[in-house]
Amino acid sequence: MRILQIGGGNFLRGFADWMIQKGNDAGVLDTGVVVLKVTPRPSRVPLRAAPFRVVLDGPDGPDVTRVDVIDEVVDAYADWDRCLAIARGDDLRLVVSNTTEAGIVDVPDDLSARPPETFPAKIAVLLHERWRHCGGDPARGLSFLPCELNEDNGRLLRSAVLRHAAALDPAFAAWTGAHCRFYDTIVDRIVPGGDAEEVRGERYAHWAIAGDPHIRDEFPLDRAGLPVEFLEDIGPYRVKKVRILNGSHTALAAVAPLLGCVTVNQAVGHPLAGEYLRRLLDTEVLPTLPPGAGPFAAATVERLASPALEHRLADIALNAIAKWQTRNLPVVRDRWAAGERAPLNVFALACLVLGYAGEPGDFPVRDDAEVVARIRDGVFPFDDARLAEETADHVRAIRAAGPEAALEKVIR
Ligand SMILES: NC(=O)c1ccc[n+]([C@@H]2O[C@H](COP(=O)([O-])OP(=O)(O)OC[C@H]3O[C@@H](n4cnc5c(N)ncnc54)[C@H](O)[C@@H]3O)[C@@H](O)[C@H]2O)c1
Ligand SMILES: O=P(O)(O)OC[C@@H](O)[C@@H](O)[C@H](O)[C@H](O)CO
Repeated sequence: MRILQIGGGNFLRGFADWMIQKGNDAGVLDTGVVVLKVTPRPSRVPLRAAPFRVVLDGPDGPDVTRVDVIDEVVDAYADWDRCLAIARGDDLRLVVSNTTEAGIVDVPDDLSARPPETFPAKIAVLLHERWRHCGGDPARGLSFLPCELNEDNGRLLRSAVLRHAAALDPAFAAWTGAHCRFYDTIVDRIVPGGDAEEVRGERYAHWAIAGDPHIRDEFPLDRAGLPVEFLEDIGPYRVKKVRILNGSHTALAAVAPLLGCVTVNQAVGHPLAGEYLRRLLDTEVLPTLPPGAGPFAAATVERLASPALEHRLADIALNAIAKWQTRNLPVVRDRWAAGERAPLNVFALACLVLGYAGEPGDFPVRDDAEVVARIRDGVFPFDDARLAEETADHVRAIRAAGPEAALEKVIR
C-alpha cells in the first residue's frame, strides 16, 4: 500500500510518519509514503526520500526511532505530471495532510492550472484523474485523514473538494461523495522542531479519528499498540484538547515574554507565569469543560514543563490573535454566559494587544501585516464592547504598574 502525504513539515514527520513506521515494524501495515510538496515556497526543512530520526523526549530519556517510510518526494510545482501518475496508482488508499489551518480553504480556483493553487483544488484534480483512470470503480475511492487543527477538518476538506469536483464533472462529484471518505481527526503531540536528519518531539501522542469504521481496517494502528483512537464523535475530545493545551500555549506565548521567558518550559517554571498557567486552567478553563478533564490538564502542565522540548514561545505566537480567538475566546464567552469572569484569558489578550502595538519593543510579533497594522492604529481586534473594555483595563494596569505587578494583581 502507499499513503499520499500532503505537506512534509516536522509535525507529519514526527507524528504520522513515525506512526506508519511503527505500524510497518509491528506488521499491521506494509506501506510506503509519497510526500507531495504543495506550496511554491521553499520548504523550511528540505524534503528528501531518505531516512530520518525521530527523537522523543520522555521521563526515562530520549526514545529514538529511525523512520524510513518516505520513498518518494514530489514537488507539485516542478512535476505535476508525476502527481497525476501517483493519483492513478493502484496501491494508493490513504491521504494524510497537514497544510496548517491556512490550507483547508473553500475558495474558487483555476482547475486547469498545473497545479491549481489551493490544497482542496489540487486534491479535486488528482481525484478526477484517478476517477477517469479507474472508470469510476467504487472500490478505488480514497480515505482522507487531515491533521490540520481546524474544527471538523474532514468535513471541511470534503465540502471544498466536492465543490471543485462538481465544477469538473457531476458524475465524478457523485463518485467522490459516495466512495471517498473524509475523516474528522484531532492530533496531539508537541513537535517543536527539526531538520532534514532529525525531528524532535515529546513521547506523548494521541490521534482521535471519527467516522465510518472502514478506516479501522485500512489504518489499524491501534492493533500495534499505538495511541490511535477511533471514536464516533471527536467533538468533546477536541474541545478539551484545544482549550487546555493550545489555549495554555497561546496564553503563555502572550504573557510569558513580558516576564522575560523565551521557552514554554521556562514559563512553566517561572514563579509568576507558572502560577498564571495553573490558575488559568483551574479557575477559567476547567469550569467550562465537562467533569473529568482535570487529569488531562495536570498532564498537560507536566508536558509543557519538559526542558528537553525547547519549545520557543515566539514560534507558538505565530498568528496569535487568530489563535486566541479560536482557543481562548470560547472559554471567555462560556464563563460570561455562566455569569462568571475570565480575567486571566483576557489578560493574555491585553498582552497581545500591547505587544502588537510595539510596547514593549521586543515582543515576538508574527502575524499578518494587516492585523498588526490595525492594532498599531489603535483598532481593537474584536467587535465586542465588554471584551474591549476589560482588555483596556488590563492594558492600563500593565502600562501603569508593569506586567509583573499587573499580573500579580489579577492572579491574587
Ligand atoms: N508542531 C506541533 O507541535 C503540532 C502539533 C499538532 C498539530 N500541529 C499542526 O501542524 C501545523 C504546523 O505544522 P508543522 O509544525 O509541521 O510546521 P511546518 O511549517 O514545518 O509545516 C507546515 C506545512 O504546511 C504547509 N503549508 C503551509 N501553508 C499552506 C497552505 N496555505 N497550503 C498548503 N500547504 C501549506 C507547508 O508547506 C508545510 O508542509 C499547525 O498549524 C497545526 O495545524 C502541529
Ligand atoms: O502548531 P500551532 O502553531 O498551530 O500551535 C502551537 C501549539 O499550540 C501546537 O502546535 C501544539 O504543540 C500541538 O497542538 C500539540 O498537539
